[in-house]
Amino acid sequence: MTTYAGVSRLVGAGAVVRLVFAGLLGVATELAGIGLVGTATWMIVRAAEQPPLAALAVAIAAVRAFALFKGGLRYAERLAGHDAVLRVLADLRTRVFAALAARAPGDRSVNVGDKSDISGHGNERSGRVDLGGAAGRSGDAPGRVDDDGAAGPGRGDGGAAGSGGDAPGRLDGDGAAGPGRGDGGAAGRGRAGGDVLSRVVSDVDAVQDVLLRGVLPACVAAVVGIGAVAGVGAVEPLAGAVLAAGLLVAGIILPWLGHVLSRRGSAAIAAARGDVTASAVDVVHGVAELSAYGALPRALDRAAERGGRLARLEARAAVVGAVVGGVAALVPPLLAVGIALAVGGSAAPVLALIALAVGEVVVPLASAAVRQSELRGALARVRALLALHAGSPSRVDHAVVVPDKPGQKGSVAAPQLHDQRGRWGRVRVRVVGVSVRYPGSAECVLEGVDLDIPAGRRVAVVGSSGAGKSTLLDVIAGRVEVERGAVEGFPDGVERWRVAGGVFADAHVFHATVWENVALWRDGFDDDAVRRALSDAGLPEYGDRLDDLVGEDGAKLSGGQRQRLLLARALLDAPPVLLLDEPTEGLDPAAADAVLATALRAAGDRTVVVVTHRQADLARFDDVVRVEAGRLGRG
Ligand SMILES: Nc1ncnc2c1ncn2[C@@H]1O[C@H](COP(=O)(O)OP(=O)(O)OP(=O)(O)O)[C@@H](O)[C@H]1O
Repeated sequence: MTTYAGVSRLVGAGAVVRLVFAGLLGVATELAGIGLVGTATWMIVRAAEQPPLAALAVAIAAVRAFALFKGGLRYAERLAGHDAVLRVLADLRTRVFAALAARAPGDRSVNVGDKSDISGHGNERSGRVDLGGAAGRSGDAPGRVDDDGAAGPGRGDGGAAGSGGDAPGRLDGDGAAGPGRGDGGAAGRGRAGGDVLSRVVSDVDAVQDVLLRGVLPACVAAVVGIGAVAGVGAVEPLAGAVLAAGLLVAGIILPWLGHVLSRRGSAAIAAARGDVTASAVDVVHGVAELSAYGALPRALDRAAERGGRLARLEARAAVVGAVVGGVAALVPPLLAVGIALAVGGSAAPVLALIALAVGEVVVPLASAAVRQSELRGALARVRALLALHAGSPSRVDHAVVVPDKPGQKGSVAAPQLHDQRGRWGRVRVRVVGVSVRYPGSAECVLEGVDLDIPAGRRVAVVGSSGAGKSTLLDVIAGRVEVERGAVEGFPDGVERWRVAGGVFADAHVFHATVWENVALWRDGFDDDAVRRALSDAGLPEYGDRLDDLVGEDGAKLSGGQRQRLLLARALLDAPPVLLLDEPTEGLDPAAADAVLATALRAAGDRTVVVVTHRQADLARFDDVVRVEAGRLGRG
C-alpha cells in the first residue's frame, strides 16, 4: 500500500535491518503459537483414543516448548520492534527538527504552520508542505481533489477551507476542501494553522503507529499466512484452499475495504482536528480581543461547532472500524468450521484450530487499515517536510511577505465607516474619581482620575512609559475593574464593548487571514467593507490580499503592518467611542502622520481617545491629557 511505500522513505537502512529482525521474531512468535495450538489439539484428539503415555510424550514436550517459546519470543519481538521503531523516531525527530531549523525563523517565506505556504503530499514537486490537514483556498472554482481528499465548492457550506497558492479550492494531502467562507466546518477564508507544533509532533509520532501497528503486523501476517496455507495445503489441499480464501478475505479484502471506506473520513477528520486546534488556539490567545469586539460568542460557537463536527466524523470512523473489524473477527471461526466440514477424519480438528490461530494473526489488519488511513496524511506531511530540507525544490507558491510600504499619504480613498455599532449616537464619556489597582500590586496605577470627554471630542493621551495611559483606555472600555469611582455616559443596558472599543495594548493578531483578522468573524461585512477598513487604516495594498495568512500573532507582518491591521479591525465597525492605543506604532513619521489623519477622518464625529508618544500627533487633537504616575494633567 502507498502508506507503506511512503514509510520506507522515512526509515534508514540500519532501521530496516532492525525492523526485519523484529518481523522475523514476530513470525517465529506466531508460528510458535500456531504450533502450540496444532500440537495441543492433536494431543487432545489422540488422547481420546487412550494411547500409551509414551505415544504422547513428544507432543507433551512440544506443547511445553511451544508455550515457552511463544512467551519468550513475544517478549523479544516487542523489545526488538519497539527498539527499532524508537530509533527510527529519534532519527526522524532529529531530521524534522533540522528541517524546521533550516527554515525558521530566518526564512519568513516558509511557515510550517501555514497552509498557504505548505501544502500536502503529492505536492513535493512544488516544495509545499501542509502540516495542517486542510487546504483549499476560497475561490469560485471547484476544488481539486487529490487521491484521498474531499473537495467542495469554493464557496458554500461544510468542509474545511484553507488557503492555497495556485489552485482555488484545491486539496492536498489529507485535507478536505470546502467553502472559502461559509457556515459549515470551515471558518471563513483560509484557515489558521492551529497549534502547528503539536501537529508536527503528532505527525512524526504517527510513524510509530504505522510501523508497529501497520507495517510489522502486515508483514508478519503475510509470511505466516503464506506459510500456513502452504503447510495446511500440503496436508490437505482443500483445507489449504479454504484457509487461503479466508485469509484473503480477512487479510486483504476487508483491510482494503476499511481503507477505502475510511479514506475520505480520515481526510475530513484530519482537517476537522486542525480546525478544532485552530479554534482552541484562537479562543485562548485571543479571548481579550474577541471579548472586546463582542466576537467571543461567535468564536465559541464556531469552536463548539467544529468540535461537534470532529466528534461526528470520529464516531462515523469508529463505526467503520467496528464494522470492518467485526466482520474480520468472524472469519477465523468461520474458517475453522469450514475446514472442519470440508475435511474429514482426525486431521479436521487440528487443521480447523490451526486455521483459527492463523486467522487471529490476520484479523487485526482490518481495523489497523482504518487507522492507517488517518496516519497516511501525517506521513505525507513529514515526508514533504523532509523533502524540503533535503534540497528539493522549495518554491513557495504563496508567500505573504511583502515589503513594508507604509506611506499611503494622499492615496487613501475618502473614508467611510460602517455604522453598525454607531447606532447609540454620540457619546460623552465621564471618568469620575477612578482609581485602579492591579491585583497583587501595592500601588494604584491610576489614582482619583477625573476626565470629561464631550461627545465627538478627540483626545490625545500622553505620558511617560508605564504612567497608566493604556490602563486609562482600559478603564473607559470597561476592560479593568476600578477600585473606586466610575465611568459614566454610556447608554443603559448596552454592553460596553459595543460603545467603546478599538486598538488596545494587548491586541492579538490571529493566525488567520487578513480578512478574518479584520472582520473577526463578525457578521455583516463583505470584502468591500474590509477593503475600506484596510484602506482607512493605511493598508490598502492588502485589499487584494484578503486571503493571505498573516502568521502567528502577525509574524509575517512588519510591526507597522501589524498595527495597521489592528487599526483596520477597529475601523471596520467603529463604536461611538473609539479608543486607539498607539495606532501608528512602528511606522515612520510620514506614514504615521498619514495613517493617523486617515483614521481620524474615518472616525467622523465619534469620540476618539488616542494614546500616543508622538509630539507631532498632538496638533490633530482637541485636547491633550497627560498621565503621570497615575494622575491626570493637561498636556
Ligand atoms: N495586567 C496588569 N497587571 C499588573 N500590572 C499591570 C498590568 N497592566 C499594566 N500594569 C502596570 O501598570 C502600570 C501602567 O501600565 P500601562 O500599560 O497603563 O502604562 P502606559 O502608560 O500605557 O505605558 P506604555 O507607554 O509603556 O505603554 C505599569 O507599571 C504596568 O507595569
